[in-house]
Amino acid sequence: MSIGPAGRAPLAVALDAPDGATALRWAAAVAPAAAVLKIGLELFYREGPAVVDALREQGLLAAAPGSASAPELFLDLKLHDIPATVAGGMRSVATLSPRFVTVHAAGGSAMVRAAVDAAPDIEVAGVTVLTSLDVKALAAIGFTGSPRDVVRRLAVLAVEAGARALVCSPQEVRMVRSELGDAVTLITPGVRPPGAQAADQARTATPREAIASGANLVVVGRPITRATDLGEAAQAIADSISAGRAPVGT
Ligand SMILES: O=c1ccn([C@@H]2O[C@H](COP(=O)(O)O)[C@@H](O)[C@H]2O)c(=O)[nH]1
Repeated sequence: MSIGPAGRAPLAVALDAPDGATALRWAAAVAPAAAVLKIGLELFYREGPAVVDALREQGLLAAAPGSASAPELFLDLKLHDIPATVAGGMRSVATLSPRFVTVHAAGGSAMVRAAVDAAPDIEVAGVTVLTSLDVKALAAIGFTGSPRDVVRRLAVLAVEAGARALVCSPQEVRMVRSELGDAVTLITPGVRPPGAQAADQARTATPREAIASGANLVVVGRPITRATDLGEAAQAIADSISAGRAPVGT
């Protein structure tokens, strides 16, 4: 299934806003350029499901996956707990009809499987290695091997447990694609337009590079939400994604 309204560049804008009013303002600015709106910890912990309802009431979010006249919903909640608790969390958020929900692949096979089984209509996206982690940070938390090696292991684990999507950095997209094929949806944060500050992101690439490497959905937050004109910033990134897309059939 394609992502977002027909013809839209596969751009997910991260609405990492401090409150619902700010999120609605940002969403109104970026919705014409975005295929997906991503709600994460900051906004969901503050506003809960009400913010999803408010976005839908204003026509800024599609009602359900596949009925996309507006951007689709991506709940980036990064569930990571015992399988029964994650299953319960998935059942709770399934009432919001998101297209994607993230779980940490490092929670293990049984946990990812529990998420998938609890909400079969939702595309569970396994977060492999956070894009903020470099080789040193990864070693410090006890993972052996390069980020690339760990991404490979966790990507395989998540997909074997039923995840239909994965989150990795744009630097690993080619490797994951060649390992796991075309069926899996690859979502890449850690994306920065040329010259933009990386901030806390360690494994980055430009929107154009991410999409040319084979990403299906490119996530961008602060380079858009901290711009003076959010709509213009989102549209510029969407245009660069469209320019970087491989021609159909290649
Ligand atoms: O590995 C990951 C997983 C999720 N994210 C999320 O993506 C956005 C990125 O925001 P920027 O402002 O463009 O850095 C943010 O919501 C993260 O929670 C990630 O960056 N890396």
